[in-house]
Amino acid sequence: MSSLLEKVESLVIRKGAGDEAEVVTDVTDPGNPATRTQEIKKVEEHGAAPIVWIPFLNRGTNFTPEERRRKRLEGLVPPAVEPIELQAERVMLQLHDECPNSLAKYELLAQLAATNVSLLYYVLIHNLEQLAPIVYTPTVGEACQKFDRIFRQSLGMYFDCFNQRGRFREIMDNWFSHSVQIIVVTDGGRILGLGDLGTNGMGIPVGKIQLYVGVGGFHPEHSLPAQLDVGTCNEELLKDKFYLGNKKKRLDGKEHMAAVEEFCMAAKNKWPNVLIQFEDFPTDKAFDILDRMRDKVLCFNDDIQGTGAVTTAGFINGMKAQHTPLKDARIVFYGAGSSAVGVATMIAQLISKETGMPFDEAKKHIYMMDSKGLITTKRGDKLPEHKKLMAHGDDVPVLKDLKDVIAHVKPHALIGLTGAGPAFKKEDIEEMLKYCDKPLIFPLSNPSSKAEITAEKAYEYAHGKCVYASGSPEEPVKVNGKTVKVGQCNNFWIFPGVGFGAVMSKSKKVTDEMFLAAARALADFVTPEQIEQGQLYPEAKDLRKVAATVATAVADEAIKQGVARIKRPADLRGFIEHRMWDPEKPHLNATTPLTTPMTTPMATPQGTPRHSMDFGSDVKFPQHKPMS
Ligand SMILES: NC(=O)C1=CN([C@@H]2O[C@H](COP(=O)(O)OP(=O)(O)OC[C@H]3O[C@@H](n4cnc5c(N)ncnc54)[C@H](O)[C@@H]3O)[C@@H](O)[C@H]2O)C=CC1
Ligand SMILES: CC(=O)C(=O)O
Ligand SMILES: [Mg+2]
Repeated sequence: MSSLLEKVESLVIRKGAGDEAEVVTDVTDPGNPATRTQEIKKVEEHGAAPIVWIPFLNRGTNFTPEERRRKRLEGLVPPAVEPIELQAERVMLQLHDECPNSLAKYELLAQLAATNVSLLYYVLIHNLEQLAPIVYTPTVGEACQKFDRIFRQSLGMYFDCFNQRGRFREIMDNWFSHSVQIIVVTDGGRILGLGDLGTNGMGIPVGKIQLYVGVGGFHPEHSLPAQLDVGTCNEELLKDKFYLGNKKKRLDGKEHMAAVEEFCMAAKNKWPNVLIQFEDFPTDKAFDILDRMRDKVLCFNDDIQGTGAVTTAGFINGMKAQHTPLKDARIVFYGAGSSAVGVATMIAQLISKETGMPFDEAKKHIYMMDSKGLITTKRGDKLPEHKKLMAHGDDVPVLKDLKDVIAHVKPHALIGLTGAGPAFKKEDIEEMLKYCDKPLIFPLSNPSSKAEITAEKAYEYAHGKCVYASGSPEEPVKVNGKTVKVGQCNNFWIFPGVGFGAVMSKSKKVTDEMFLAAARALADFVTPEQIEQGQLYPEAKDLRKVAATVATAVADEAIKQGVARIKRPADLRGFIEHRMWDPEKPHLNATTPLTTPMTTPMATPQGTPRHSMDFGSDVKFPQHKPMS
């Protein structure tokens, strides 16, 4: 089956043959609309244009002379015929020599996304370590803050929840692709640690989709960044004349949920096998949305579940580096929002599974703090549902200060997910060292300005004796005279592979077990020698390889659990890799139909899952009352 774009391409080629072109009046009068040719009128009506103006088809100077003749591109591109390597070299040269800062690099890559998609991904895939920090955190954070100022070309879809409710399905028909497999959607309510950025949040779905393609292997044509415009309570944006969304206060409660639900059901109706990733929804909505939608559409929440898996992987390796048995591990969370609760839940699941202790016992190893201090049911305030799950009771005193909490808990790991900026002080790290030789210190808030500590300070305060990773990338640091690469604990290790594995296995849902399989696969990617040296995560240059590994593990788990709708291929890894889109072969791989025949769900999973889990219904993510 050829892709829609291939069909468009052939349509454009036929039109390009000139048989329908007819000059209707005096072409020397450009001001007269009637001077336009019938063909251009058709282009305006139907959206077809010379393929050098269609970013998903354009290859610029890479078109061969034969293609230029056949596609009637002669005269539309410069005479030079260039291999994609040379085109990429030009982009990289411009990035290095002409872009004064990271935001300028972001803008250059955004321009490429709007003009030559294959080249964008060629450049990205071949320079992942260098460019992930541009299209993604930390630069994407700055880009979102200034999104309405730097805006040129829309790279996704907007759904206006004030003026278009009831019409989302119809509006989806305006998207060019009939076969969207992955959507990243936000309402802009909590963009990284930068708060409510309204429709400026669109930079996040765009960045995540670029990793879904460049890392995960989805075809660009199968991928859609989406923004729900539910308004904003950001006063600066409400006053900003360039702001691109409705200048209205955010929708809340039932109205908000109804808009999200309409979006999800419309997407499922339009693209029945699509996977929806919820991204950067505010915590007071994130859990409810996941609860409500997870059985209705194929979906997951990246901040809760993706972050859960990536941090669990680092935790597994961190405890190995310390030689701390999981049954003894104690963890302090600084922050108790969607991401922290997602991580805490998954780590408790892991401890429960690995040690055999009940989940309710395992969760006692976890101590969570919010802006009011250590979370207990006895603290005297009304806890929201998501904080109740991990709250301690009478077993802990009322403590407000991080150092006091560390002194009480004597933790092996300190995980920061507040979005509040520098908060881990020298005295906190020194306190940790009293109880643990090599404490795990994870300041995971993004972007870099919101991290709880830097690598330089953490290693300095710990005298080089800690295992460390941060949410955003950091430059290497000197530790006891040696240069050490800084690990990155970011859900970008997880979501591309989880999404690809789930979609390629035609999974009916994305289960908690699939996320745990992803976490283990990521942890196993790091060698025991690397772990011993304190390296808990792979290097960003290996993102694509890791995604293939994670996708394979996720598909494997889906097949074992009986939620996949493919038969197990003889070579599952090969099956996954073969489907990963490659910009050097733009029309191959993921666009080709799956060769493994569809089956009805298997009655019994094949074999016993390596990490089979039955946590029981009491240990799922916090349940909320359904909307009445
Ligand atoms: N590294 C990664 O892969 C990921 C990182 N994050 C980052 O995590 C951060 C938080 O995200 P969410 O959990 O969704 O946000 P959230 O707003 O739901 O949660 C923030 C939590 O931190 C607490 N908090 C805020 N200031 C505090 C302070 N000064 N002291 C103690 N507690 C404080 C709040 O009470 C709340 O419990 C963001 O910066 C985000 O970028 C989120 C997802 C993935
Ligand atoms: C990485 C990510 O998803 C966040 O900071 O929200
Ligand atoms: Mg996020």
